[in-house]
Amino acid sequence: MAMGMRARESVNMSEDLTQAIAPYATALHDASLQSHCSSCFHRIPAQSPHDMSCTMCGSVRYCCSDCLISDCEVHSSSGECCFFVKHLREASPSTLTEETSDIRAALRLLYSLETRGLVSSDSVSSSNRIGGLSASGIREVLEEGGEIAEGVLEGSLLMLSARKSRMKNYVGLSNGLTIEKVALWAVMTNSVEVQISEEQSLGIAVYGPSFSWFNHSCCPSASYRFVLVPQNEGCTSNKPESCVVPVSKGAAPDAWHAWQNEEAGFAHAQCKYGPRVVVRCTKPINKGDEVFITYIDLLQTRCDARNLKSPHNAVTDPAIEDLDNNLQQAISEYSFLDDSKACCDVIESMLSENLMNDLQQEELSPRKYILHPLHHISVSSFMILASAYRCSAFKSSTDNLHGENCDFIFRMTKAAAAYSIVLAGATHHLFLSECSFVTLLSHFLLSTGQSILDFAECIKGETRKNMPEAIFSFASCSTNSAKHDSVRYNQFRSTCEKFGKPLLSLSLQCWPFLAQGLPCLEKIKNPIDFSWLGPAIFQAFQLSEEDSFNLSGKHAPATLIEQQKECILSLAVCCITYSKYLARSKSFLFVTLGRLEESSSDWAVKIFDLNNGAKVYSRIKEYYLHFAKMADEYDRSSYRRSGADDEEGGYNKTNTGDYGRSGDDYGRDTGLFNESGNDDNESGYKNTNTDEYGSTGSYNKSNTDDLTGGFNKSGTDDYSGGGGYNKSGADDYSSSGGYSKSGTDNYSGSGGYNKSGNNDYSGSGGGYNKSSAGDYGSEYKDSSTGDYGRGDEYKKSSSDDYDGGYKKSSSNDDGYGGSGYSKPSTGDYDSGKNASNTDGYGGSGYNKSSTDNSESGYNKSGTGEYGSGGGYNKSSTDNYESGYNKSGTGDYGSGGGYDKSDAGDYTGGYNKSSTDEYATGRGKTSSDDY
Ligand SMILES: C[S@@+](CC[C@H](N)C(=O)[O-])C[C@H]1O[C@@H](n2cnc3c(N)ncnc32)[C@H](O)[C@@H]1O
Repeated sequence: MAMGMRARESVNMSEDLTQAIAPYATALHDASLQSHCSSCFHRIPAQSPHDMSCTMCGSVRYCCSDCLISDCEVHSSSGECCFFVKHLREASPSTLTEETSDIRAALRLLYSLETRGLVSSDSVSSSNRIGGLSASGIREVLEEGGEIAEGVLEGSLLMLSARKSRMKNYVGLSNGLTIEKVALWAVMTNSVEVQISEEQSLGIAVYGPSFSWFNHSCCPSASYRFVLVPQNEGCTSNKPESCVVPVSKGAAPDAWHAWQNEEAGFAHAQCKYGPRVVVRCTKPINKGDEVFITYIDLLQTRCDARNLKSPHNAVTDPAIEDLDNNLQQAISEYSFLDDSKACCDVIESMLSENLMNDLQQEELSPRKYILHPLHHISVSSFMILASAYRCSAFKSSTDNLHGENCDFIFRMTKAAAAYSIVLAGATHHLFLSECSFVTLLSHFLLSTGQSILDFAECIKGETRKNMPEAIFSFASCSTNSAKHDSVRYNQFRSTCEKFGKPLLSLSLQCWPFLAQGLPCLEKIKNPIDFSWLGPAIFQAFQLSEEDSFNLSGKHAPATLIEQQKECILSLAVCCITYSKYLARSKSFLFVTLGRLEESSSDWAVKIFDLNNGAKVYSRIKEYYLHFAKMADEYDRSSYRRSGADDEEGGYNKTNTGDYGRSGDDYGRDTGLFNESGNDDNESGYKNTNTDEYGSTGSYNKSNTDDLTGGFNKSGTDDYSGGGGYNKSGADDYSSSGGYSKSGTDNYSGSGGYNKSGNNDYSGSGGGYNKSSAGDYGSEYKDSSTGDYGRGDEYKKSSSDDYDGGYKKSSSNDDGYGGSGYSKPSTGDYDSGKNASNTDGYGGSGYNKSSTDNSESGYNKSGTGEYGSGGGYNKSSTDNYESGYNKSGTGDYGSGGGYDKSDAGDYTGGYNKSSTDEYATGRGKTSSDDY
């Protein structure tokens, strides 16, 4: 029996599908326990007058007495407090370094379910669920043995010992399972990394069915974000009720019981302050369609290897895996040595040997496999290079405050800008065929804009501090997210194409100059339009004659002529405006918008005065106005929701006219529609009086309702009983609007869930397992396609940020604008393969999760020796004011990737975050039944 979620009404892109959902249980990562509140997840200010901690264990802290009061019962009664005391007292030094958030979340989950009467041994044994959450695959994992099984066994014993003193009765299950093992496994397969803003993942959270029943797809139709209460209450979703309803294959009374319990708001009551999650669609979704989120890094799923003998086929090959492993190893070694330039050299030499130059020529070569620039190894190399070059420039500029090293800095910032452009171009290319890449694109565009501005600054040869700058604001680009919640998809796409054109032509003009001297990039003929790779690659744009001329490489301007300076700045403006447009129109409300709105509500772009400032300024401003107008036109043609908006067209609702609830959208999708009460006229669906979405639980409908295309009930369906949406085993949702599979998913064939492409859910651990290349079964192999194998390691949270790389914490301005390849501490690809924050790399650099075993590849030492703040540390004297700024406290420490030594720290290096969700497994096992 498998659960999923589907839309109960048609929705346009960028609408919240759920309310802000409260968690069943949360646990901060070990690394955040001292810096953040264990109840609300807010950072505890350095000298907080309200700071308090648990007097028994001293391991958890709270920001205020409300938080302490609301959390103390679960902390102590779940056994977490006891766990800390025992663990710290009895554990061996090596076990102490293991991340404990999974175990603590499982303790809290069990307590929370037990107090609500949602745990019974019978139901857990028979349904492989606990509290409605899937725990499928646990038996197989334990039978197979190996590291994951060991982790579950050891963790459950620690849980048992922590709970013993408080347990009323011991709950044993059949086949040697215990309730602790099941709870721990449920955490491993259902929890998500909580990432707020640009910070590293703070911890994990397990949500009830209303979130945990969303399945995974590589072409997801929704993403999710986290909101903290109470400070961020204003950011929570205004959605009055959920737009999604569960769908199940097979009856599951206990699952429905859990669903009803959650609907009744018990989770909200119990977890008063924990991080809420809101699911938002990223594409238009039809009524009845299943809604998918992604648990994994989308870049890894798209950017495949190419078989030259058969250009249309993606391949995985041992040679490709070796290359990936070597690359990751180089990254970690050089990160360790704090030598970003050496790291760049090694990666570039490996990459340029293997990067495709020209498909036609390569076809003639004896070599069979080659990386094209969109291969995920290439893409991750670009991310690392963009970031490491920036870091190198930054380091050099701070080490040489008097500008002795101008030439070096010039080359470093130029390379950083060039790699950023190709990264933005690659993501843009992917975005054109799959709009789920929108978040990544927005982030990479922003990073690119920032890198180019760094370079522009360097061209001028002065530090930012002393530079006259012109600031103009994007006032007309309002960032009122509510206004943009509902957008016309086609218009959105067409505006994106409009942005694509100047992006292409400006990049082409700058490209020969920027790529010059960089062998890998010289091979890339066009960093935005990859049609030069051959017909298999989607042709995105029509080139003008001028662009074609540039592309032909017939003229390669070696010197930076005035026109190019202007072009470079215009490109920065284009990237930043485009980024802003994407962020706003998608109302991400997380990483990107947060970053753009960082210091003021009116976001400003700094344009630097070049040789003939006034002229350049006015040209750039022209560009700006052009781009802003483009975005604005789009705004005007979007829907308007209230009388206040009427000056700009759209559909106006008058004071006297009653078009339904004040919050109704007008013109969403069809342009002019009225929505009253609970009717939805958009697709002809009428909600009759007798329809009932939720008083007794899930989806109840009357006999006479016809939900054409949506939830059609068959003769054998039974909506009665527990009030949920129960369907009998015989129902088939596959054809007419029921349980619809996504394009790439294949539920047919042998009856189960068949993976598409190179994704493999069938591995040992119930996680999201990648194909051949990565097998975590017995040892950790970091391969090209990524391995989500055991069900809980490769996690990242929804606001993942690939932008820059070597990254510092959000409060600082390091010139990466808080970007960088951010990902949370347990799943960290910072500079390649990452281990969890228990590995001693501080959550950065080369991190692996606690269960990873790197025996065959890169082995980390016992306690790790990268210090607290991650890999690449900067020295204490660095001053990043002119670019990479560190915070006053100089603390990038806890989770950082490419950190500089002493006080400087780029916290989190190559971090990734919430849109990419490796969500603690969230994988499916071979035993899952679809
Ligand atoms: C967070 S749960 C999602 C809800 C789950 N289907 C259920 O029945 O509760 C994660 C588990 O769902 C399954 N799953 C998620 N996405 C899937 C997909 N696209 N196809 C098949 N199984 C999937 C896997 O078993 C995975 O471990």
